[in-house]
Amino acid sequence: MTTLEITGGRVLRPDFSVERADVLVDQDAGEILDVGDVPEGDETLDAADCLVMPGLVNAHTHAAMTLLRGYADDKPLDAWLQEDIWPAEAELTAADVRAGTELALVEMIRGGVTAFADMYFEEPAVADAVADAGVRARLGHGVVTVGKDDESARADNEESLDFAREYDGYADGRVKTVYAPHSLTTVDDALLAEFTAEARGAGVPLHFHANETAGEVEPIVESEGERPLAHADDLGMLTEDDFLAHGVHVDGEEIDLLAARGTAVVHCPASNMKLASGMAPVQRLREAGVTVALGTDGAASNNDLDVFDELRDAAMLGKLAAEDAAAVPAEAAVEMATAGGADALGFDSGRVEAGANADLAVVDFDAPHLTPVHDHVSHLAYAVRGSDVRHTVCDGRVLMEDRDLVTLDEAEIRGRAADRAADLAERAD
Ligand SMILES: N[C@@H](CCSC[C@H]1O[C@@H](n2cnc3c(=O)[nH]cnc32)[C@H](O)[C@@H]1O)C(=O)O
Ligand SMILES: [Zn+2]
Repeated sequence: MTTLEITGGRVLRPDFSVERADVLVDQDAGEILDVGDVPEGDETLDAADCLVMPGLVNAHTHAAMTLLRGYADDKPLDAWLQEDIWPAEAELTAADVRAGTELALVEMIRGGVTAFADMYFEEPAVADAVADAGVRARLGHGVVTVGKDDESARADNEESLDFAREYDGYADGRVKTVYAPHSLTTVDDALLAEFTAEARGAGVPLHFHANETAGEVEPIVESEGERPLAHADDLGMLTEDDFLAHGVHVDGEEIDLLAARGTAVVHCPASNMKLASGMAPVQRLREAGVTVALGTDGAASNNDLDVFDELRDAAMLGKLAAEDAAAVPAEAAVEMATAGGADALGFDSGRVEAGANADLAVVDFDAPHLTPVHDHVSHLAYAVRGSDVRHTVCDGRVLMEDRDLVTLDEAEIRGRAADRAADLAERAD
């Protein structure tokens, strides 16, 4: 057994207390062995002036959309997708997706993210990027059937399920998969029911967009005579292994339904603000007992993948939505970005405790914007930025040490992504 000792810092515990402690990691098993006064490790990471916390979880993104960062801004969801994003995406190749995903991974590892959920095209290329980078991920091929004939609509669904079956457990088990129908309005109902049933038979969970905009809720209420999540439930789409992105426009009954089914909601506050989609009732969801995670959504609607930014937005927007400054307090925001995300994605991560996955972010508090420290958790919620992360560890392996990436060649990846993005924009023009 090879061990890693993270030494000289403070540790954020699962109960949100902060104590002086070291962390010992079993690098072979990828697990936390001990927290506190631990035996000496084979290797050490210095954590003086730092806080060791669970690695952050970006529970809803389209990683390769980094290539479309700043490509089209200042439009509502429908127009943005149809006029700008989908035409550009029609030109995407597997090599583009690989390049864009690698750029996303550079950004996420720099910001202490150790796990993410992706829904996009060319997912085998995403899985390979994840394998090389060393992070953990829940991946799914996104299905859209609007505008497609029956045969290609079916083929898109099949591709999603085939990918999920084939890649579950990939990258030494760090990759898990989902069936990923884009949303209730962009995938044909009959196919949705059929493939959801097939996914259940194969033990594959679901990840989809739901109740993101008011404009997406109305047509479902009109055609089905019930709210979108009641309809999703009829289609068998809500179980405790599933997670849906957004959940902005949900009513009280839908919140209760989510709580009863155990389906998690991935809140994406920056995307919801930027596309003016609305304010998710995060405080009410949490009070009802729904697992709430956080996602950046794609870099084209955010426009970065900094989960610290996201958790601050979640706290701020949650207060505004509830018209209550006590809503979504600091602890809740940090919890959603760590344990909430890990629970939504089904990873035994998100908590610094013995036996859990050794997925960790070490945050450097030696900075002017983090001085003084009255309360570490307050800083995590309201003052820390992704660039304050000093070391990132996933599955017991050091992915970033002293702000140097270990597994990825940042200069090469940035150059390649910029070239491919320029080329893509030209083709889409
Ligand atoms: N195979 C599908 C691909 C769907 S991937 C998931 C899709 O979600 C899109 N997307 C990104 N952000 C959002 C959002 O906030 N709401 C809805 N869709 C989004 C993204 O651009 C991508 O087209 C196809 O044939 O079109
Ligand atoms: Zn999305």
